[in-house]
Amino acid sequence: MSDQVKVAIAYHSGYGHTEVLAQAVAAGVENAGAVAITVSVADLDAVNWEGLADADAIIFGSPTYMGSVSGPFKTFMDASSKIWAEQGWKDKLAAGFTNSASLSGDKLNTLIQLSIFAAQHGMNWINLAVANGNNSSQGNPQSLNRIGSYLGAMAQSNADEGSDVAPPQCDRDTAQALGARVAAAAKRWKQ
Ligand SMILES: Cc1cc2nc3c(=O)[nH]c(=O)nc-3n(C[C@H](O)[C@H](O)[C@H](O)COP(=O)(O)O)c2cc1C
Repeated sequence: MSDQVKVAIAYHSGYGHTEVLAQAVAAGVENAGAVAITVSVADLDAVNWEGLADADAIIFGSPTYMGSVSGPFKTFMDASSKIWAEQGWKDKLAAGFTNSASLSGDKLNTLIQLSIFAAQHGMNWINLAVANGNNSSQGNPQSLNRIGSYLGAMAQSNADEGSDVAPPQCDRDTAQALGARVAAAAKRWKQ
């Protein structure tokens, strides 16, 4: 087995906003000295299942659609039941991120879904652990973790803006922090 720590990012993005976050998570992983493998789950036939099997950690990312993970991401979750049956992802680390148009938009439900999904697979959930810099009169809406999420990384993309500008930089930086945290945890976990 290679000593190199590998972190996969399994994501769906209908219109590109969540994909930008997946790339930010990957940058965080790489900055922390691990190998990032981004895996789009939009087309089940094209999913890099070997890359997921080989990873020390998998970070799941989905836009929030109708208050939950997107349809294609749920299709991926259901397809992973074959792996679940053999507990193929057991003892890997897991984490999650989501993005939606509203500040809340019921994104917490998506992260809860992702964490339960990871638990069903016997994975160990890593939280965000970035202090909320936007919860007082001294706060800053451009701060890291401006939405104040602890379970995973949340981002907000204005519905009338493309992925070139939305989500804003602070949300991309928050996603990057999640990638770095998971990579660091995976290094410790692998020892
Ligand atoms: C079918 C559908 C359902 C949506 N439901 C929600 C929702 O429940 N809450 C919310 O805040 N935004 C919702 N949105 C907005 C998306 O979450 C938002 O546009 C997001 O940036 C899309 O990410 P993507 O470009 O990666 O697909 C919805 C969008 C679509 C297309």
